[in-house]
Formats: sequence, C-alpha cells, structure tokens
Amino acid sequence: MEIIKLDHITKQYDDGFVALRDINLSIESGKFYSLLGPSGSGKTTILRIIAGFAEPSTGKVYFNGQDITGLDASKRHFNTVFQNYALFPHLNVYENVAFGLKLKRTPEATVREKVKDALHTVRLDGFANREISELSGGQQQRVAIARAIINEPKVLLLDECLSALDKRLRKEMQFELRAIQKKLGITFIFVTHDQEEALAMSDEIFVLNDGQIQQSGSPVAIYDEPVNDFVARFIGDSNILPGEMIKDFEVKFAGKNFECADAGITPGEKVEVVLRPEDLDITAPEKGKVTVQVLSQLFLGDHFEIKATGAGTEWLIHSTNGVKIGQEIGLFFDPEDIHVMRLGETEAEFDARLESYEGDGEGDDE
Ligand SMILES: Nc1ncnc2c1ncn2[C@@H]1O[C@H](COP(=O)(O)OP(=O)(O)OP(=O)(O)O)[C@@H](O)[C@H]1O
Repeated sequence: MEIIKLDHITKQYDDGFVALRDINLSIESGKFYSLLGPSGSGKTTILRIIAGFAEPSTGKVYFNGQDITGLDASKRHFNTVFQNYALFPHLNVYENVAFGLKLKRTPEATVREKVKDALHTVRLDGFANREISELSGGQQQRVAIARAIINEPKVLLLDECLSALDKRLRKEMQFELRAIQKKLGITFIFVTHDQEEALAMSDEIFVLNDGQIQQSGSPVAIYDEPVNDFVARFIGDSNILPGEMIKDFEVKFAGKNFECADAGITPGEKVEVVLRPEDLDITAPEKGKVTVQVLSQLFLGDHFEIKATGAGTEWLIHSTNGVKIGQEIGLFFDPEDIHVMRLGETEAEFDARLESYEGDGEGDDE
C-alpha cells in the first residue's frame, strides 16, 4: 500500500540553485527504501521535504493519499535519525530515549515501559543508566534509533546515519537496522552514498544524480539492469564498452558479434554494453569469447581484481583464482551477462521500451 508519494517535486534554493528536478516517487508501507547518490545529488533535500523541514518549490507530498505539502514537521507521523545522532550529551540513555514521550506528558509508568521496549528492540537492555559519553559509536547510534522509534512513527527517515561508524560496526548496524525494520514493520527511508550499503539493506533503491532519479527498483534489478552509464558506474564495478546493436538478441562490441538478451533497439543503433567484472570467467585462451593479456592483479581478501587488455579495450575481472602478469587468458560470459544500454536513455524510456517489446508477444516470458 502506498504510504508516501512525491508528485513532480522540484526544489530551488534561495540562491537560485536547483537541487531537485521533477522528483516522482512512491513509497509503500512496511518496506526498506534507500535514496542513493553521490554527494550533492539531492538525497537530503528529498528527506527534508518528506520530513517537513523543507518546502518544495513546486509539487506535492502525499501521506496516505492526503496532501501534506504545507504541514508542519511535528504534525507528520515521521521521525528522523540524523547523521550526528543529535543525542543530548547531558542526559543519560533513559532520558534521551524518553525525551519525546515526556514532552507529550505521557504517564511515567508508560514511559518506563516504552523505553524498556525500545531499548530491547535495539539490543541495549541494561544500558538505561549509562551516560552518552560512556557509549561506543554503534551504541550511540542505537540510542538514536530507540529515541526515534519510541514515538511509533509510521515512517522512519535515516540520514547517512551509519557514516560515522568504522567498517565492521557499520556492517553490524546494517544487519541490525534491517532487523529492526522487519521487526517493527514500519517504512524506513535511508539516505546513503554507499552503494554496497544500499544494495545490502534495501527492498527498493532510488538512484539519484544531479537532482533527478536515474533509476528505481530492487537491488538486483538495479545491479543487473542499469538503465544508463551513470547507474552502471555508480552501482558496483563495470566494464562499459561502446557497441552497436546488430538485431534483436545480437550486439557487436570489442570487434565481434555476440548473442545477448536485449531486444527492442533499432539495428545499427550505437549502444553501451555493460559487463560486470564478476561475470567474466577466466578460461584457456582458445575457449574464451575474447582473448586478453593480464596487466595487473590485486588480492582483495575474497577475490582477485585483475586488469587485462585485449580486443581493443581494457578489462576488469573479479576472480577467485589468481593469474600471472603477462599471461594470455580467455574470457567467457553468457548472453545474459551482457547488458545493453541505449545512450542517454532514462528509466521511463527504458520501461516503455520493455513494455512495448513484451507487448508484441514476441518477447521472453521472463
Ligand atoms: N540551503 C541551501 N541553499 C543552497 N543550496 C543548497 C542548500 N542546501 C543544499 N543545497 C545544495 O543542494 C544540493 C543537494 O544537496 P543535498 O544536501 O540534498 O545533497 P545530498 O545528496 O544529500 O549530499 P550529501 O551526500 O553531501 O549530504 C547540493 O548541491 C547543495 O549544495
């Protein structure tokens, strides 16, 4: 069920800078969403508009079908967890978490019970009397979440809230946040510039660049079918090669024609082809679809990152097996591993092409 809708939202700041251009998005209840994009792409501006801390220049914000565009932040059923947690350093854990309820003059017994529940949800049982300064970064983060969920918001907005944590703690908190979201069953909208984080946590991701949504969809869909080169480059490592569509299910790149899974593009049209480094299998030179020579190799703990040259371009390969510098190797990939992108295609155009193609009745059932 749709809980939040942004309808043709734009935002121009007072100095004339246009931070958002025609943002349309639909948020369903009970799911985990990420707003993912590089610094300055407009993520926080979207979150602030949803929260009611900023007004859009044009467009409307809907909550459960009702226009809440001008509604005060305090009257929305949302809560925000900020990057710096914004905890009160002079209050202990209990007082920090209880703060919002006390403000609403909730009876003391109810406050005690709710604080206990909230601390239990974030796995901080027994921490009520600790001072904020006596907590680790991850624990402070969890206090901030407890404080935000105690008001039972319908939507929790999280702004880069893991970015201050070290890598190990960050991974731990990713799992925990996801678990908390599942347990509470409320909608989380999570702002991050870290693509791995967004892929690991989200039901759905909105990829932003330059104040526009580039693509939205499940992590798998966005990773496997990037609609343009920005998304392909931003989400994971990619080999992006210039190519030309020969006909449906056949594309030319690296000097050869290859069977692919894409259709609905005019024959002869210039395209870009994405091959993910982990989809390239290393074989004997004569068994590969292309033959390349190894330039360099880095061991990254769980895989080797190999750079190679051949077929008129440079290749990035992820492999669990190492190779030798200078070695000739074959690269094998399946037709489904080749992702063809039209130059400058937007998400809407991509969807329309897919639909019209599937609509012909000739497309794949998948
Ligand atoms: N009050 C303001 N006045 C003018 N420009 C602003 C204002 N606030 C933000 N901006 C600009 O709007 C753009 C989007 O900012 P926003 O904070 O939404 O980006 P972001 O994607 O969240 O970036 P980051 O990851 O760095 O926080 C940026 O170029 C920023 O400089």
